Amino acid sequence: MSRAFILLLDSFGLGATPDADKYGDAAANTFGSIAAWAAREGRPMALPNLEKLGLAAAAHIATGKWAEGFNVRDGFTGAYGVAREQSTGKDTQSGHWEIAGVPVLFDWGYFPKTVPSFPQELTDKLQDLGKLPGFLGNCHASGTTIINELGDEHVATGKPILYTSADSVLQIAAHEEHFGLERLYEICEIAYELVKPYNIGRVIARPFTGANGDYKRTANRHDYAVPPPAPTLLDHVKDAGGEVIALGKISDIYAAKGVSRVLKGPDNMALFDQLLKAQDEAGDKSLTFVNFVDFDMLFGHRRDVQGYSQALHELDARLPEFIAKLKDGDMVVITADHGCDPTSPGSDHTREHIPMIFFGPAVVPRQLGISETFSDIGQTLAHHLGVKPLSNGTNLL
Ligand SMILES: O=P(O)(O)O[C@H]1O[C@H](CO)[C@@H](O)[C@H]1O
Ligand SMILES: [Mn+2]
Ligand SMILES: [Mn+2]
Repeated sequence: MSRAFILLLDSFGLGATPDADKYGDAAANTFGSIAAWAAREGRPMALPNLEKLGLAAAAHIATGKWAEGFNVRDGFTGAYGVAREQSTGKDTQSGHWEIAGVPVLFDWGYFPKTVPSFPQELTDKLQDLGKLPGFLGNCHASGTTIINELGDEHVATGKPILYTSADSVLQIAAHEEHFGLERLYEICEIAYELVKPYNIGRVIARPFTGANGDYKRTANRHDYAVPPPAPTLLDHVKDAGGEVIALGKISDIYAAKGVSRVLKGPDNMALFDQLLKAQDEAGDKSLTFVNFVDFDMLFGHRRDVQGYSQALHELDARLPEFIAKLKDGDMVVITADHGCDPTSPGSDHTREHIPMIFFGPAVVPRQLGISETFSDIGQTLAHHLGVKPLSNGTNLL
């Protein structure tokens, strides 16, 4: 029996790649910056389980430096390395698809950092088809900031808040009760069709609630993502008769392609519980794929260093539960999709190496070095599962 598990820590980069300067990210290092911050605070990080698997050693491959507070130099139990991205984007879809064997070799469309950010032809059509009184925002923004800036006006006028980021996204925020959740979803479905000529990766519904300048997003976010342009590891596993268990936002990211079953959870720890459940249920040739989104959504984009650090400690503390239940023939990889250094300026992702830490009963510990594509991860798992090889990437084990 062979099974594969991908534990993806959304935005957990291990240091800038050689091309990071093109993205304004030459100094970015999500892991290293958090570790340095913690050491300065007098409370060095301690991630003993990740460290033993080879996390800090992988980061050392990427940067030539040891993250502060990490002192283990040998005796690692994982096969560890880092990977650089072949896709030009530093967004979630590019990262995930490339891991699964499909790098994004075309250019996504992006909306410019101007106000208005969206082409008038697009907003005119959306206003018409959605029977809307107009829009607020129409700019680059942090989602949690803009709802508090424009929430009162949105409630008073019924105009949805349109915004974007350095990613290929059009996001629409609206009040769940005043505007209505179903209406927001309908507007997003219309927008999903309208952005097609602009090559945009995702339209995201961002419902929120609250009153009088104090607004909070709800869990009813919904992503309308374009599907990957070619079959991914998920399709290869499913086509070979294996179950693909998608946890958290994985199914949305692959537009449900190649997904057999979806398990959701409101936060990282609930997703960890779901991972343990999937671990009990997954059968031969299965792929269990979890995205721990809090790192990115709650801490990376919000530039919350302490929150990011704490979330890493929480995940590390739970890893032994998962490791204790591994069976012969299980292969696990801990990885990420891009960086989001909480000490970088702005609120966007950062172009970084991602961790590639394989472990499990069948994995012989060793140093893997630097991969030139994230697809080496998917190809290694495809090989392990005995499913059709991916068209991109090299088997590492
Ligand atoms: O600031 P918020 O709304 O969280 O937006 C973030 O979430 C989007 C999708 O993950 C990214 O493109 C980034 O802009
Ligand atoms: Mn991401
Ligand atoms: Mn993000």
